Amino acid sequence: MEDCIGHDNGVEILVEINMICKSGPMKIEGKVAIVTGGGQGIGERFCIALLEKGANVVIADIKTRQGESLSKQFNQKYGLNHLINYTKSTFGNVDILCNNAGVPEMEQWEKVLNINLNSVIRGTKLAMEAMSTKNGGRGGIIINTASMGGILPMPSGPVYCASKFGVVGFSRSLDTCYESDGIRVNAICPSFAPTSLFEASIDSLVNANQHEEARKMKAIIISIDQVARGMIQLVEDDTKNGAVMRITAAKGIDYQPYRSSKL
Ligand SMILES: NC(=O)C1=CN([C@@H]2O[C@H](COP(=O)(O)OP(=O)(O)OC[C@H]3O[C@@H](n4cnc5c(N)ncnc54)[C@H](O)[C@@H]3O)[C@@H](O)[C@H]2O)C=CC1
Ligand SMILES: CCCCC/C=C\C=C\C(=O)C/C=C\C/C=C\CCCC(=O)O
Repeated sequence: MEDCIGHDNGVEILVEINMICKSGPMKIEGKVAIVTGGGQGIGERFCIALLEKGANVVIADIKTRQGESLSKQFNQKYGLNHLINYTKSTFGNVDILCNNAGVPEMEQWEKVLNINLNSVIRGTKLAMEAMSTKNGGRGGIIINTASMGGILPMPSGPVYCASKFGVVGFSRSLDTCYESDGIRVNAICPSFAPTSLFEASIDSLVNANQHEEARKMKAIIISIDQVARGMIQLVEDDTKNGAVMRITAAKGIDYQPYRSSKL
């Protein structure tokens, strides 16, 4: 089954929704989670962390073969009895949405904004309709993967940085939805983590002779496990609605201080 979470210059980016996995008991047990960009990297680790807590996880990724192969592995490991394709009706039951899919800085800068920001907004709006207690839903949590580049400037990736500042501002602005709709919204801001996206960016810096920049990035690397731990912390802790979580080599998991957003 295909659905669309992004547009690239008017061309729809079709996302194959690969599977639903089921696993054993815990606090998040039985909840339905959707992880965009769940086919590899941080998203894959999010899926594993949620499965280990007993959630049912839908992987939404444009790399469908990756998603299918992962779903097979997960099904073996976590004891899935059956495979259920994602449908709009499944979305009706969603409890946790991780808007995580993203791309690095590239020449087609509109694509960066479309995937990194517009798709987060679109996904959030769709999930909110389905989750809202106002519409008879049971509430939920939306975690938007931003970046430390959503808090600090990134001279080597200005459009990427703008997209992530957008995700942070958008997520923070929805902190009133908990009271009105029963939906918590958070942004999670990892520093550099060893994934394909990161490696590709290091390669382009090296190719552009920006060795010093590449060296600095590699020196402050965090693990994708840390990012997944942060995500689980946000899902389980209902006192952190609206907060912007940082994950850095220097301080581990903490929160970005902001003055109150209330007028
Ligand atoms: N790796 C890093 O250093 C950091 C990454 N991030 C963010 O974390 C998120 C995940 O990135 P990584 O795991 O590092 O990258 P990755 O490249 O390893 O994984 C990204 C996944 O998103 C998927 N994807 C891309 N466009 C899509 C679309 N239109 N629809 C559905 N899926 C799509 C890709 O197929 C891929 O499986 C991104 O939003 C990224 O900006 C944030 C901070 C640091
Ligand atoms: C060259 C542009 C690369 C863009 C994509 C590659 C990797 C993405 C990583 C991020 O999302 C950015 C993470 C951090 C950048 C911002 C500040 C770095 C300092 C953070 C710290 O104190 O650890």
